[in-house]
Amino acid sequence: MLFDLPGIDDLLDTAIVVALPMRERFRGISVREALLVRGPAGWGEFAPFVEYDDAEAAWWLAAGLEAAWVGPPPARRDRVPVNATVPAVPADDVADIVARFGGVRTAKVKVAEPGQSLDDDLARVAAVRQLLPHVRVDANGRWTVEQAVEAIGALGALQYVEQPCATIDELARVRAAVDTPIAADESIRRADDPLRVVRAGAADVAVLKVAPLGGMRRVLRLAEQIDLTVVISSALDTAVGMSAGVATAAALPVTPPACGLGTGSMFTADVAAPFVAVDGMLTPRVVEPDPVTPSATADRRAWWVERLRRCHALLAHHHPAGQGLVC
Ligand SMILES: O=C(O)CCC(=O)c1ccccc1C(=O)O
Ligand SMILES: [Mg+2]
Repeated sequence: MLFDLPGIDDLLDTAIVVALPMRERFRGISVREALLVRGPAGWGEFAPFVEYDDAEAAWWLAAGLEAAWVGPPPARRDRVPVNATVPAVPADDVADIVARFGGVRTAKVKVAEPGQSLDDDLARVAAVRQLLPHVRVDANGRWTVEQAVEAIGALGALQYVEQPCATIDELARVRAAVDTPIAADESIRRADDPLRVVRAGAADVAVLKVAPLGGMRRVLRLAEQIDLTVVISSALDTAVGMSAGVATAAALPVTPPACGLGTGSMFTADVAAPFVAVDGMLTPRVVEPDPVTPSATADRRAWWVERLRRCHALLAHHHPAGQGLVC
């Protein structure tokens, strides 16, 4: 470890649990909960999605502790480009959503939403194209190879398709069948070995997320080990977690393409002034939660504290995320 694992009582001394309402449902949730802790280097976020098990959630805790106990790596630039994130909304709602993202020129559009059709995706993407020059889509692994090839053919020019199918083998087959670049997200952040998809030659772009991958320095290390284009993206982070994502994008050796770090615009309230792009760019900064941040209910707080205890115990006992933030 870069620092000694703090005791659980040190974490509980400063822990706050927040609940941020969302403007639109996104990946099935309408309220984003997070536990925040303060350490000697500032605030850190622990906000694994509620359905994740403890072994996966422990990586997110390592990332939050790195932020609070070590702080950000040295910056190489003071602005990072971001994309608008367009949820699986009706095409008529696209203009209002894109307008919230502060002068961006790139959008990432969610597609393949359960219960929707390819026509819904085509209409949504067409509406985005009328507004912005660069479009990428994210299927979150929900297409079969055949569906992906058909959809990619129908969608027209895209910067890339993020996680068209669930498995590495399927990504490789889609990549062989189309000219559109393929980006890997879940195949990196939810894999035992985040680089397997890269070694398999199954992707052109690596989407790297600080919290699920165990921290800023581990993401920078992964980025060093691959020669794909790297995009840093949020995990629907509060402004505290976003600060770590923006710092990581600012510390990469080369300026990344538009990053998925604009999702602060998707909350109706954040823990501090949200990261909102100006001319499509975000500036790294330190974030302290405001005292007025919307708190979670007492029973949700108790749930998060128990989860924190369990993940802390994992980090203390042989979990790979605890063996070093740069493992
Ligand atoms: O990349 C972006 O534009 C925003 C982040 C995003 O889409 C996301 C946020 C939370 C969980 C999953 C995802 C995803 O990329 O699938
Ligand atoms: Mg994704």
